[in-house]
Amino acid sequence: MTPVLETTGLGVRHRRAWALRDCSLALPRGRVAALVGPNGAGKTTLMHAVVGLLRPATGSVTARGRVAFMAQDKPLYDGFTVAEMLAFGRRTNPGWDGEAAASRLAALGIPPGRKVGRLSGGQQAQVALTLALARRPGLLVLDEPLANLDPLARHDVMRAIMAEVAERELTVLLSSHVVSDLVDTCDWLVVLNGGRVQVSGDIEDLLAGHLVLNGPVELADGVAAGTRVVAAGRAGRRATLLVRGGPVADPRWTSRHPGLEELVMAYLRSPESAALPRPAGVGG
Ligand SMILES: Nc1ncnc2c1ncn2[C@@H]1O[C@H](COP(=O)(O)OP(=O)(O)OP(=O)(O)O)[C@@H](O)[C@H]1O
Repeated sequence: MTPVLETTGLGVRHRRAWALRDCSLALPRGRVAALVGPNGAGKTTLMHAVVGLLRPATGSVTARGRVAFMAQDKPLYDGFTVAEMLAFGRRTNPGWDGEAAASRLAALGIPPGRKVGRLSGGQQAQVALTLALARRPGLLVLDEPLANLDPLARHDVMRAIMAEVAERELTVLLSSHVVSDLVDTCDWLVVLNGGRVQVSGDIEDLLAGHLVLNGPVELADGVAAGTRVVAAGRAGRRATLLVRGGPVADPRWTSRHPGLEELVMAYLRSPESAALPRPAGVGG
C-alpha cells in the first residue's frame, strides 16, 4: 500500500547545523505513529518538514492527502472565544467541517462563548485538536499534544484521537516524551535520536522481534548467535540484555518480549543501534 507519509534521505539544517540527517521512513495509511526521542533529537524539525514549514536541505518528504498540524504551543488566541476560533478556522480553511467541530465541542461540554484563555489546559488541547480535525485531514501531525496536561486530560485527548481514527481513514503522527501514554493507542513507532531515524516500524512486530534476556554474566559475550544486542546491563553476576532477533537456545537464559517503554529506552540508551526495515531489494 502506498504510504501516506514518506521521507527519503531527508536532511534538514538550521542555519549551518544539521538537525536531521538521512532520515528515511514510510508511514502506512490508518496508522497512529508515535514519534519519540530525547530533547533535541529533531522531532519538531521532522514534523515541520512534513507539514512544509521547513524545506529539506537533502532528500525528500512526501505527504499524500491533506495535512493538518497542531503545533507544540497550540496556537490559539487567548482573547478569542471558542466560537470566534471556529469562525476564524472556517474563513481560512477550504473544506472546513464546521458542523463536526461544533458538535465535537458540544459533546465535550466546551462552551462556545468562553474565551480560549479561560479554558483549562485540557480544554485548550481539545479545541486545538478540534480545529485541526475540522480541516478534514488525511494526515494529522501533532507535536506533543499531551504536554502540560494532567493524566486524565492526556487520556481524554488520546481517546479523542483514537475515536477519529476509528471513524474515518486518518493517519496520525504524534510526538511525546511520555511513552506510557502511547502504549494503548499507537501502533507504529518512530524513534529519532541525534537527528537520525533509529527505529521505524509496526509496534507489534518490533516487540515480537526483540527479547529481554536474563542470565549469568559469563554468557553475555557469547549470546550473539541469531541475535544482535541493543542494550546490556549487569547486576552482580546476572546480565540483562535487550536483543533483536532470537529465539535463544541456551536454557541458562530466561527470555521474554519487552514492553514498549523498555524497547524505546534500550534504543535511546544505545544511539548506535538501529531497527529499521531492510531497504527494498535487500534479502536475507
Ligand atoms: N530555529 C532553530 N535554529 C537553530 N537551531 C534549531 C532551531 N530549531 C531547532 N534547532 C536545533 O535543532 C535540533 C533539533 O531540534 P528539535 O526542536 O527539532 O528537537 P526535538 O526533538 O523536537 O526536541 P524537544 O523534545 O526538546 O522538543 C536541536 O539541536 C535544536 O537545538
